[in-house]
Amino acid sequence: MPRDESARTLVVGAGQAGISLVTALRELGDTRPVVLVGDEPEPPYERPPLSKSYLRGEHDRDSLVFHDTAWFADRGVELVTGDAVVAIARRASAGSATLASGRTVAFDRLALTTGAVNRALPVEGGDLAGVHTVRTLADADLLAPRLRAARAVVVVGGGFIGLEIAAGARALGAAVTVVEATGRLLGRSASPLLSDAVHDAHERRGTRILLATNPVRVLGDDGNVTGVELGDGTTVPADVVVVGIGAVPRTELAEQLGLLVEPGGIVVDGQARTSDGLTVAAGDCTIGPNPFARGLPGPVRLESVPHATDQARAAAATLAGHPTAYDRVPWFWSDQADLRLQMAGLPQGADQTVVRGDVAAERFSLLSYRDGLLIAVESVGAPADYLAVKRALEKGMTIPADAAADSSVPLKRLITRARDTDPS
Ligand SMILES: NC(=O)c1ccc[n+]([C@@H]2O[C@H](COP(=O)([O-])OP(=O)(O)OC[C@H]3O[C@@H](n4cnc5c(N)ncnc54)[C@H](O)[C@@H]3O)[C@@H](O)[C@H]2O)c1
Repeated sequence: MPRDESARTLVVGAGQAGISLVTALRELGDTRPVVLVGDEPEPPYERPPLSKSYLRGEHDRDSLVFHDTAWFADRGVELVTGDAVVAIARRASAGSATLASGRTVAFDRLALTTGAVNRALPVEGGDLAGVHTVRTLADADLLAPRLRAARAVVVVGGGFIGLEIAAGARALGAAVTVVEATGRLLGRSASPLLSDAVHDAHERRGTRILLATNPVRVLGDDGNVTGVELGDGTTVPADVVVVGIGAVPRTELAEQLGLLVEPGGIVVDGQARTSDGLTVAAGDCTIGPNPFARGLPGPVRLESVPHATDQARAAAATLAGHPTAYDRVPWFWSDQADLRLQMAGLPQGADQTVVRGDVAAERFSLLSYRDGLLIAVESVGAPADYLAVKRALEKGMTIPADAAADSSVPLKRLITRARDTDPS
């Protein structure tokens, strides 16, 4: 290993993308020293349970942590926790970062895996005790005991965070109201048919859903939340308010480095390279090309664990000197109490949707097509359908729309070459 302190790889951000990138570097045989800096006090840990089972007390903290300290030491990785890179500059392979603690880290290779921060509710009372958001373990530790004791919960935002927490709070016995600003749930990521099905499923479990409205004020008494006031003047009582209104990519360091940044994130290419051609970036902080985003103009921002992991692998390969294209099929999952959503591909831009299975029975799949070709699946309680479509997309294959609705035939038997059905 080089002794030169500056011949180090600096990875800024110790979330899913950061730990995946470091792991991939070592799997690729890259042995150069790495410094991995995270601003949270914990070593890298799994975030998905935080809005699900962790809130119900089904995990202890330690079980979420990916690796113990020996794992890092054995791999020549210095893990710095509870500290943040606050200033950074690089000129070709000579770079230097200053941490909040005052320490300086010299580096020759740099990866930004800085993630995103949750948006705060921009209204009066948004900072009262009892108003929560969930992104970090510390956030979940604050919310979990309050949620278990809550009688009435208002969830602001009908996205993934909001619906996962709403389902959990409902299962714990609270009266739950979801307040969503737009006309449908999961509007950023799901097809309208899935939005409707998820809406009905939550209502069947006793959750109240208010669409096309948003809080104008959070009400409190003696510093504690008592409810929210909506745009139409009505109030919804609550002893806990959970805010899940989206996340903003952390791009400050990329901006300091003069890298190309758009409102959606740090702009990367298909090999996770930023605009300087040297620095790589991966995960929630990035926006980039995706071959499966057929119906979306321009680069896309994907916010999911599979994306962070796969893009981080591409970033590691680029750093290690043998770039490979990041061209994995996007996939997602969301557990909303006993409802399991699985999605592969991106349904935006679909011009046809095939419904397969029984929507009311919560066992169905929605297959999205564009110009006659399969582009995505959204499944509820139908894992075999989800897997079949994911495999088809991975292989560049399709499933004919006219045959897909017949749920007596397994989808995997219908996979065919795209050109066999291409209308052109
Ligand atoms: N299963 C998963 O993949 C999963 C689970 C949890 C969180 N996450 C990620 O965590 C991040 C945050 O999740 P999220 O659910 O907050 O984001 P999101 O963007 O998925 O959903 C936010 C929702 O809030 C609504 N909204 C915005 N402002 C509002 C307002 N003032 N009042 C009411 N509604 C408002 C939006 O219309 C949108 O429906 C995202 O990156 C998300 O992808 C992913």
